[in-house]
Amino acid sequence: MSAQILDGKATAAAIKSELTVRVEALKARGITPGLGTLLVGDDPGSRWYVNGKHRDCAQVGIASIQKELPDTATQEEIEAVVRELNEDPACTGYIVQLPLPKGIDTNRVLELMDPAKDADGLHPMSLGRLVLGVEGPLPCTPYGIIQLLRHHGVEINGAHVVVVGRGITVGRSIPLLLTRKSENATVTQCHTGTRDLSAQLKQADIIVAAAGVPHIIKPEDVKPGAAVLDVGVSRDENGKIVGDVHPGVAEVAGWLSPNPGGVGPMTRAQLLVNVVEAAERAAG
Ligand SMILES: Nc1nc2c(c(=O)[nH]1)N[C@@H](CN(C=O)c1ccc(C(=O)N[C@@H](CCC(=O)O)C(=O)O)cc1)CN2
Repeated sequence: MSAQILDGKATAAAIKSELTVRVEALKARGITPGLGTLLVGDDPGSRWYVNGKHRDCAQVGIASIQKELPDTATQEEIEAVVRELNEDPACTGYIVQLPLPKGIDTNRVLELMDPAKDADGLHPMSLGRLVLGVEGPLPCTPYGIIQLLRHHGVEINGAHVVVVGRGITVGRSIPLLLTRKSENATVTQCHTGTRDLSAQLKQADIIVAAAGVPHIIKPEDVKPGAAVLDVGVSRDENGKIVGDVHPGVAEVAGWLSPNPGGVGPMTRAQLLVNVVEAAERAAG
């Protein structure tokens, strides 16, 4: 294996250790940041992610508020819990774990959230702020990826980044972050309608693979030395994670994020950053 590892676990640990100091400073002012989560249904993956978020909170001193509804919950029942979290002074930031069950209007739920408590950076107001270049919470996985690249010294400025996927949590928003002046990358966004994905990938200095299609990124499509971020999470018949990146890419890439252990821990670390920043903003 020639690629160097983009170590999400170690980078997230460093971010969490810095956050502990900021949480202590808030507590010294009488403010305890609190993360709320709303989990609807009993998808084991979603439950694992939500539990992980609360374990992280305990590590850095953030309080936890856990709300759950069965997968039979109606739109109105979900919206009622969102209103509760909006009103709860102990909850300084919260997330609605996605995906929501079929038949639920996700956009309506997200729009109902108090934008000042949006810990995911997925509220329309937060995404609008990102488009306008106004400060606000940043989407967790996209910003986690940027932090991971920065931490390892991978040059983003001037890089050609090919993003594969256009989902709400990653693909749709990461080009907005990467093309800011502070990152200064050139981005090509690919998706299921892209005619020749292989030709696009071959041009990339950095590949963000967020298609959710196992091994869609093949070694022969990667420019030698490129940085490859494996965001996709599919499961094999034994429940083991299968990423979007073929294992053979490790022989060609210059940098590779493991999966698990790469982008996932960074998503969780960025969520904590957003909760602490929301508490800091609320405290003035
Ligand atoms: N409201 C949101 N919902 C979802 C988001 C999101 O950012 N906000 N993203 C994904 C799931 N996700 C966060 O919720 C998430 C995914 C993966 C990980 C993680 O730490 N993964 C571990 C491996 C976990 C395993 O073994 O299954 C890793 O990569 O090392 C954390 C959070 C969809 N929903």
